[in-house]
Amino acid sequence: MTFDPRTISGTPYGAPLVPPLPIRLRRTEILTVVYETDAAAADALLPQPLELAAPLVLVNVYWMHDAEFFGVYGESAVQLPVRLPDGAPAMYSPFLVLDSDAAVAAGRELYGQPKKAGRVTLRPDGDLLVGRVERNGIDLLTATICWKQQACAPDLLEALVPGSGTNVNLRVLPLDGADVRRELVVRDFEDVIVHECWTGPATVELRPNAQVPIHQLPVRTVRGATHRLIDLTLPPGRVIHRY
Ligand SMILES: CC(=O)CC(=O)O
Repeated sequence: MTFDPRTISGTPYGAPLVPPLPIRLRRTEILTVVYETDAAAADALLPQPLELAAPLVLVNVYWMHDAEFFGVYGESAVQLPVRLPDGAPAMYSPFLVLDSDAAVAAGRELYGQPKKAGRVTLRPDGDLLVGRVERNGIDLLTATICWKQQACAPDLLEALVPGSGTNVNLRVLPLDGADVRRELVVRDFEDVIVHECWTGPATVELRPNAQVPIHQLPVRTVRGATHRLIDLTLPPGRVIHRY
């Protein structure tokens, strides 16, 4: 007995990785370090018509304590502050490494996020919170912040880098034959509840890996950092520009 493909919402049949959105991510722990980099290096990673808003990089290391559908896992996202075609602030993510196959597939298929598989941890080591990102046996990113030294306002990150809850990516969808559709897709964090927000002295260290060349964004000066525990909803993306 064959089945009717019109009843299937995800591909391939029998091995769905991508959830129907929205999904809720509860107790998402995030270490974010903001650092200054070379404007020309950041610019070179951006698709037109996005414009670099500031020569800053946001390094986010997440520990997902309870993500619907995906489970419990580590994720990382390197982001650049940009202006969308309508002038609104957002973050473009050239590099994301994580250790959930479903979250890799969902980010790539639904939002066009260039997610790749790797190992990510975020844990305290004594009085320091340490985020580690590893792929191909190389520790390509280590971020740290002193453990809960100073409570901060929930919107500290947004004040430092406007648009930090909005992500924009270039999605390229294969169509018939060699035909493709190219579009910019925006994803907002919705219904955010901030349980804890801390700031303090922080560091970022990068190591070259040709598969995830974050080292192309050299660390000049750390401008700020937060350690947050939040709940958020991941909604469907919206197309804001077609090529
Ligand atoms: C929370 C995530 O899944 C990462 C992101 O979309 O920026």
